Amino acid sequence: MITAEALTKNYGVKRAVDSVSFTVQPGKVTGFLGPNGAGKSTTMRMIVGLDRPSTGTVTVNGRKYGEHAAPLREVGALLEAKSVHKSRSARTHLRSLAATHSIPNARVDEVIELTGLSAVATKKVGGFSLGMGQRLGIAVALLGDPQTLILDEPVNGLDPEGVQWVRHLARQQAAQGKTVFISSHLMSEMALTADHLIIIGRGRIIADAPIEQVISGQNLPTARVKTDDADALMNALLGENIQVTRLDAETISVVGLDGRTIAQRALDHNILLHELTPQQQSLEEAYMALTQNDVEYHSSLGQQAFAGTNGKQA
Ligand SMILES: Nc1ncnc2c1ncn2[C@@H]1O[C@H](COP(=O)(O)OP(=O)(O)OP(=O)(O)O)[C@@H](O)[C@H]1O
Repeated sequence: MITAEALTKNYGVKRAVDSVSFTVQPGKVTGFLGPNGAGKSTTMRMIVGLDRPSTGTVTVNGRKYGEHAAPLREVGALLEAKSVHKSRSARTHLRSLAATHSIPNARVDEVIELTGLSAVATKKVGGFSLGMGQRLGIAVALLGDPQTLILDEPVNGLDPEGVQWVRHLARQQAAQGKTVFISSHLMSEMALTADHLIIIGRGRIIADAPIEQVISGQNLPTARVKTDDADALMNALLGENIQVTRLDAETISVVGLDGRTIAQRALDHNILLHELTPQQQSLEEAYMALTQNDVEYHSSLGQQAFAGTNGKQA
């Protein structure tokens, strides 16, 4: 279990993490979501002692990371920008880490096999692709067969097979009773992987709940609409707390308006609808609604074109 209490990190005048308190429970996959710069990596780095909290505490199974006798066996972490000797092979890198924790070489071979690195185990790490580097990072995280796994953007750079593999790995580890904490920007993938979500925005917790509750908690009416004049319909539907997303040339998704209101607005603007289907809100839509006031880095294109929406354009 990971326990954060009033955890805060300041970088100069910038407060990256602002008094967050949460627990990450064993036996579940907990997704850690938030816009760019929200504080996810900083929080994860504090969990494994790579950053010192300005105030507050974070522990893993009741102890600070550095207080564990064999941290690799307790917590496995994939974090950005791991330092790796580029001239070493993947196997040598893993063996040297294993040696510091009295982990047998047989376990190194096991994680190489598990992470699909067998064919490149003797190749120099410096020549690895982004995806192979991610697999090696995950191999390092798994090396000590830790009770707690922390993965920062693990599917970054992975091919579809790799993405699916990370999902199965996370589910499998949680099923074994382990604590699994994963950050990601891939909502569709998170929806398939996580049991519980912690959402952070501008350093503060916005939501901490089971995934179904995060989705239904927004409880906003959602519909998919087809029309020959999607641009005109999008303009007709714009408004506060309404998200309009272009799905293809003639299809848009609307969150925040019921079917009758959408039909009435279309009628008022003389726009023909040829399909209007109520939808179950997706995690992505719930996430966009939750974080819309906490996004620090907007694209100017999205803002100008569809202020108040999540503005995906054809
Ligand atoms: N070493 C640092 N020095 C100064 N500011 C930092 C440092 N590390 C992070 N920050 C700032 O702290 C804030 C949180 O950054 P962090 O990397 O934790 O966000 P994140 O949620 O992981 O973002 P992303 O999704 O883009 O990876 C950002 O505003 C970032 O610019």
